[in-house]
Amino acid sequence: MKALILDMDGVITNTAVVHAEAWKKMTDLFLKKRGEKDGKSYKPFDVVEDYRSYVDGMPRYDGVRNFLESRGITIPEGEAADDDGKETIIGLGNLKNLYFQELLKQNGVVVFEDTLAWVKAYKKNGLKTAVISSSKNCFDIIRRGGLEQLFEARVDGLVSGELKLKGKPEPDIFLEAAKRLGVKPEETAIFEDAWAGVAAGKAGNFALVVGINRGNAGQTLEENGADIVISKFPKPE
Ligand SMILES: O=P(O)(O)OC[C@H]1O[C@@H](O)[C@H](O)[C@@H](O)[C@@H]1O
Repeated sequence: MKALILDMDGVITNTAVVHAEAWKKMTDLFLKKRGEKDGKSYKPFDVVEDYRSYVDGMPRYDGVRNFLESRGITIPEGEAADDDGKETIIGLGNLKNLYFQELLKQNGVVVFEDTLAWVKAYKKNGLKTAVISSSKNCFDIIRRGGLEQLFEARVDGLVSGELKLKGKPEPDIFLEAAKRLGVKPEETAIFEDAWAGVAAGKAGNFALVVGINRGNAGQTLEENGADIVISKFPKPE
């Protein structure tokens, strides 16, 4: 193995739960309004099940589209300039981002110590390291967590947008990170906590796809292509 590529939210930082809270705030508000209009009651966002199934690891607007589809709701795509909360895919995604950034400011960034110790140890042993994330807030989180020096390459939501990379479960983001590190997928291990992420790693033919199960997603990760599933990184020898 020559390189390690790690997803950020939920693998390196405890920010998946912050995303989940922001998703819930945005979607519950929307579903309530929409329910009043449609004369029915939509099932609120479940921070475990809905987060994991429809938004975890995916680009922002894919998440909005997927979740609304789960409730049988179709709305227009909208424009990049749509106000936070305009009832379009982009407008709702922008509102979720506003909530996410507020929560991030309030909560700060918690770095998983097990991940940090493990990556540091393997970096010392000569392995190359990259961070990937579908999130456009990736660099802000890396900076708040004081992790700028830990990774030689970063491919995040902003880079993905510029390069028009397809979102997970397509393998593009991992392949771009491997390219930037100058390694082949066959000599690279990837670490992911989302079903879409392990599926992307499998589709990219990476040497090892490690599922990180910080909750109870072990089975889903295995079913989607994780070679092994761990609940935390082992203490380095
Ligand atoms: O909206 P952002 O910050 O660009 O993030 C996009 C997605 O990034 C992923 O890492 C998260 O798991 C999702 O919850 C999030 O929606």
